[in-house]
Amino acid sequence: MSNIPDLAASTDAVIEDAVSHADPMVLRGVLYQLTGDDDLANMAMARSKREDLTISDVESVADVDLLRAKAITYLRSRRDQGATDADLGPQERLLKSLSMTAGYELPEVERDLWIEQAAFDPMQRGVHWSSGIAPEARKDFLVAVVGSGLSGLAAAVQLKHAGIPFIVFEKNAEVGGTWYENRYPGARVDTASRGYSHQFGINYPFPLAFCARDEQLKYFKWIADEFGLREHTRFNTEVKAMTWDDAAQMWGIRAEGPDGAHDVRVNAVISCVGFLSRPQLPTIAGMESFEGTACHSAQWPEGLSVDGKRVAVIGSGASGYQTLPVIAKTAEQTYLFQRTANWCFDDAEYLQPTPNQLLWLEKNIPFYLNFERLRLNALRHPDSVMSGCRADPHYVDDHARSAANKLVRDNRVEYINKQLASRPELIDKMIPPTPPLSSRPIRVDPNDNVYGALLRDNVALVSDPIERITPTGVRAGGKDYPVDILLYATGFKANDFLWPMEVRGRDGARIEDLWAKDGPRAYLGAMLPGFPNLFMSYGPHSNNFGGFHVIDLLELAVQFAVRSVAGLIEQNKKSVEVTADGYWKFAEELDREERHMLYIDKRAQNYYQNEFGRSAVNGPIDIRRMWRWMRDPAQVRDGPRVADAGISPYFGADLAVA
Ligand SMILES: Cc1cc2nc3c(=O)[nH]c(=O)nc-3n(C[C@H](O)[C@H](O)[C@H](O)COP(=O)(O)OP(=O)(O)OC[C@H]3O[C@@H](n4cnc5c(N)ncnc54)[C@H](O)[C@@H]3O)c2cc1C
Repeated sequence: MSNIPDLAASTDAVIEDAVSHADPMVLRGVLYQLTGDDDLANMAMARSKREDLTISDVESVADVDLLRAKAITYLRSRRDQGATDADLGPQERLLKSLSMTAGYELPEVERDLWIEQAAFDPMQRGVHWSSGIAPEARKDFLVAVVGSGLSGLAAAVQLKHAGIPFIVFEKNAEVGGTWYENRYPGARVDTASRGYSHQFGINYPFPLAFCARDEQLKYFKWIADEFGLREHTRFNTEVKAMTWDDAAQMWGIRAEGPDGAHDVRVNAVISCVGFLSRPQLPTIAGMESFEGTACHSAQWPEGLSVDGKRVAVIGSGASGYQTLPVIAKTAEQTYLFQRTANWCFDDAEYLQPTPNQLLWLEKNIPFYLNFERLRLNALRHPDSVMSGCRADPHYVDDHARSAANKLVRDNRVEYINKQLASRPELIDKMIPPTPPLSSRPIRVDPNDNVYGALLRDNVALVSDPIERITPTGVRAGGKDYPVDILLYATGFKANDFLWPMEVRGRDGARIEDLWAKDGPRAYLGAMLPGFPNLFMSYGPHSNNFGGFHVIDLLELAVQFAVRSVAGLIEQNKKSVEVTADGYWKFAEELDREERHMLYIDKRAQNYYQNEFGRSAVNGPIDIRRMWRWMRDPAQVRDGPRVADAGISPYFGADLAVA
């Protein structure tokens, strides 16, 4: 960021060049908010349909030019007046300005939600103590955070901000979770990095649109340093067991670190252990006999090079497809062992660096980052994304589950046909048997992707079932494939929430028993009956569909946990717990919504479905409802009241407080 000049030091040419890179919709909303210029509001817009959402866009080149000219005038004048701190402008204008960036009218009833999403106050998801709470009241309430990935960092920041004492236990040597562990070649986020950052990290200058692993990990390290979290963290220390002591109303934590056992008693626990952090290895005969290097994608040995090596990639999910093109570039030979093909979606920005001009806009146009963030969220509006992920019960087709789903499929099949035109024998093997969007969509670069890799002379697709691993490679379809490196890109134990920790609640209650009926569930993805003061972030039902990015839901879960703890402190209470009734009411709501979701398609083979044919990981409830409930757990049914951010109404009918 240091090489990006301040506005005060920028020439007209620098300003003009930067503005030419601005997203017109972002520019339109932010300029309107800053200036109130009605020309911006009155522009003619082109309208298009995305599922159930009609979205408008700046229509003509002339309008884009007008927008840019106005931005340049504004910026020059701001520079010439000394570029002092800018005021956000009238609050009453905000919903209209944000709507102008979204491309559709954001309803008044959702005003707080969308303003919150734009993160004007990056610490708004923290605790806002009511007056009269002395700092001493907080100091006796100790919270344990388990894990320091994206969720654990969020919990630590919010607890620190609230002045509540906490300890973070982290089994790894560094923060970052997923992004610390996954260092396989080509590992990269498939959510735009600017949408995959915390609200309090909004100012971080991401150097790529979709950061590769190293760059995304730098962001997490930056959070740990910027907010002073390392001194609260016990690294290389794994929590093995947690036991609730009802008499003391406390959790006893047993952890193991390099210095031996840690036995700690805390008032509450925020579990941030993720569900994509425990590798799932396949069971294939002969695995132990392999004499080369074998690893899971999340355990890629530091420094392992594929240069000139023969590599087997086993698995064709997101990690397998992501790594193949990168490995193929320097390996002597690569084999992709694929049981089921997956749907890929090309995105021109996927491998692109952030242009300096965009970094300049983010640095120098006041609140540009906020409107940019809002735009990223708004483009994922539930009326468009969720509708696209729902099946139409009346639609009949062998391959798709709704008319919209069919369009997506046709479009993707055409893309695969084009990509593999020179090798038609690969096309059928690369067209997935499942409807698109019934499993995790894989984002790819339009040109540098799994299909392009399969066209290389040194890459072969093997779709015969694997018979066994031999000391020298893989045997499939009666043929031996000799390799030096075996990469198991076979996913995670996604359905084993909290595993392998031993968690015992009130009267020795076992989570395994609670979940025996049909797999893991959690009230709002965060709480379990019989397990007081235990909160989860990235718990069951945390993969949401549209409206928010996953990180937004995780920040909400953390907000729910930290505000609940603050509620206990404020009310001088010891414990809070969801009632069994509340837990099952929420479960019913989940089941009701899930019936329509594409991911329940019987053909889908992915971690979305558990052995009971439902999903423990996905959240089918519209994120706007989840937002209301998680902000105000007192209101578990979809009531008319949008709660304010006050602290008092936390404990309602579904939550028992003692
Ligand atoms: C390869 C890959 C790519 C992904 N890409 C995206 C993406 O682009 N967009 C997106 O939204 N999501 C993506 N995800 C999902 C991703 O897991 C979440 O977005 C997010 O990282 C979850 O953060 P978390 O902190 O909740 O969990 P994690 O990142 O999994 O962190 C959990 C932390 O808890 C620690 N821990 C676990 N158990 C214990 C214990 N018993 N004691 C102490 N510490 C413990 C772990 O060491 C780890 O540091 C991806 C996942 C994977 C695996």
